[in-house]
Amino acid sequence: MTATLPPLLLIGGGKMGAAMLAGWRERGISQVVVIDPGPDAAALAADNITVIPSIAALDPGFAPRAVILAVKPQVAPDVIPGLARFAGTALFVSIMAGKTIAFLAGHLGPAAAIVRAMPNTPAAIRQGITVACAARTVTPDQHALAQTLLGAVGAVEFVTAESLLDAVTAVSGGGPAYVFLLTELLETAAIEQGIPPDLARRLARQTVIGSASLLAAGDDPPATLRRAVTSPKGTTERALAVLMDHDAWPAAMSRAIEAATARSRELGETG
Ligand SMILES: NC(=O)C1=CN([C@@H]2O[C@H](COP(=O)(O)OP(=O)(O)OC[C@H]3O[C@@H](n4cnc5c(N)ncnc54)[C@H](O)[C@@H]3O)[C@@H](O)[C@H]2O)C=CC1
Ligand SMILES: O=C(O)[C@@H]1CCC=N1
Repeated sequence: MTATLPPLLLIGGGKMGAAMLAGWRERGISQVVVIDPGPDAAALAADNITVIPSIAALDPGFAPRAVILAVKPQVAPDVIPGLARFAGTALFVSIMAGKTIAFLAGHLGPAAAIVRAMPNTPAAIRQGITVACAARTVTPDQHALAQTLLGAVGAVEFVTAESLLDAVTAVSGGGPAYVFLLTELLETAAIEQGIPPDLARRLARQTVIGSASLLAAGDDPPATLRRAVTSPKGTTERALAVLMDHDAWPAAMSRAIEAATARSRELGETG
C-alpha cells in the first residue's frame, strides 16, 4: 500500500492506541514507532511498525511528524517531559481525558503544536466520533494531519472552545459504556421476567445492535424512531412512563454526564 501518513510516534498502544494504529494502517503508514512497556504491546509490531518499551530505546535519528499521546492521564507527567525535544518539529495529538492544552504546553513549551482530542471506542471498527481542539500554534498543514490521523477511525469535529472537551468526554468519550450498561440491564430484566439466560442475552444484544443500525440507516431523529415503537395504550408506553419519569432516566443521565464532566476537569487539575 502507498504510504499516505508521515512517520509517527505513538505513546501508549493500549485499547485506543491500538485502535488508531489499525485505522492508520488502512491509510498506509510509512513508519510508526510505538512506545509501550506493557506485556501485550509487542503484538502491535508489523511491517513499518516498531514497538519499544521506553523513549530511551528510540533511535535518535527518528523524526516523527506527529506524536500521539494515548496513555492514561495519570501517566502523562512521567512521559511528556521526555518528548519535549520533538516540540519544534512535530504535531502533538493528545487523546488523554482531562489533560488540557495548557498542561501539555507546560511540559512541551509554549510553541508546541498541540491538538487535544477525545475519541471513543467504536474507533476500533472505524465507527468512532472524535471532538478535537487545536492550539493557536498548530499550522494549517498540522491541522490537516490531525484531521487525517483522527479521521482514520471515524468522524471528526473540531471546536474552538477547549472547555467543551470535558463535556464531550462525558457524552461521547464515555457514551459507549452507557449503551453497554443499557444492554446489560435489559438482559437482567429479561431474565427476571423468566426468559432463559441465553435467549435474554441474544434479545438484549440484537435489540441494541438493530436499534443502532436503524438510527444509522436513515435521518429520522431518535425520538421519531422511539415513537414508532410506542403504540398508544400499548406496552412500550407503560415502560416509557417509568423510564421517562423526570426522576428516572432524564435525571439520572443529567447527573451522570455532570459527574463525568466534573471528573474530566479534575483529571486536568490533578490526575
Ligand atoms: N477507553 C476509552 O474509551 C477512551 C480512552 N481515552 C483516553 O485514551 C487514553 C488511553 O486509554 P486506553 O487506551 O483506554 O488505556 P489502556 O490502558 O488500554 O492503554 C494505555 C497504554 O499505555 C501503556 N503505558 C503505560 N505506561 C506507559 C508509559 N510510561 N509509556 C508508554 N506507554 C505506557 C499501557 O501499557 C497501555 O498499553 C487515556 O488517556 C484515556 O483517557 C479517550 C477516549 C476513549
Ligand atoms: O473513562 C475515561 O476516563 C475515559 C475517557 C472517556 C472514556 N474513557
